[in-house]
Amino acid sequence: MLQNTESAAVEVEALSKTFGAGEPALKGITLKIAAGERVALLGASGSGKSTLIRCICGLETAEAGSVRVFGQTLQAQGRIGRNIRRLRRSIGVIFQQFNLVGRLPVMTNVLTGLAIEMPLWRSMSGRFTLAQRARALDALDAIGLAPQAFQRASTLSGGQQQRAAIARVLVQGARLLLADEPVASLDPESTRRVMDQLAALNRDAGMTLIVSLHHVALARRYCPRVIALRRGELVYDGPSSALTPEFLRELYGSAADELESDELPISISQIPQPARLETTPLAA
Ligand SMILES: Nc1ncnc2c1ncn2[C@@H]1O[C@H](COP(=O)(O)OP(=O)(O)OP(=O)(O)O)[C@@H](O)[C@H]1O
Repeated sequence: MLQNTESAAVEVEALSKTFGAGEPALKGITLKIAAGERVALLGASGSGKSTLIRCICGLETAEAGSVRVFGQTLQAQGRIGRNIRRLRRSIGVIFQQFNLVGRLPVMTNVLTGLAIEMPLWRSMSGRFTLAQRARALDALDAIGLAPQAFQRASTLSGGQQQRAAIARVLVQGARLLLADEPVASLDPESTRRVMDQLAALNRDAGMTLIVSLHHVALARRYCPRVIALRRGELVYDGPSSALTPEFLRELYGSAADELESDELPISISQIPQPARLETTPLAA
């Protein structure tokens, strides 16, 4: 468990968020995640996982509480911190819906991971250096997509698109990766590959990983620690191994079925080790 602020990748303190006049989406969430941890964010639909992730990367402001990333204030009491631009460079985000530009080549999509550290005009005009292109190609190679580098992103399968999104985070050189239901719309084989590659980013490149999932089976298999939400409240923070079906039922009642349904026939031993991934940020 975390001992001091220096080793914290993420510190969330009493974070509350309400959209309009509805029920609060987050109710006083407090948590700490150490650098290098691999954490699953678990919860039924509408429990607040996406809202928490969006608050941690600054896409959403909460009306109360604070978020610190690598010791710096990202937001506090509804205000985004002054260092947000610099902080965002260190945060990679992957969404369920890939967020690639379909008409652009895969390579160009991956290169946009560098846009955050370049002048807008240069990234918009596609003026990437040879070194940057080589780095993007390396990232695509590491995740097995080099042959598709010059295809339009829209021609890739869902799993391939998600892996291209992972390559983009690699090129960005992020230190914290937030993945918001990255496998929710993928078939079991693609789910395995994407989860393996996320795990490799954590294991080999030392990226802190927070991944929101619907399936407790995936959380157990890939993440030593689980943070579980229910209707905006943090109801569990501890080892994933402790999430037995009985305990889940205690936490979630009948909603446990949504999380427990184990329709992902995952056998890690059948899967080749993912390529070693590295994240050296590029000089622009
Ligand atoms: N932009 C928004 N405007 C209004 N309400 C929102 C908005 N985003 C989220 N909510 C509400 O906040 C609550 C939490 O939603 P959130 O998307 O964070 O949950 P989730 O656990 O990620 O759900 P899912 O697994 O279905 O994606 C829900 O009641 C949702 O309707």
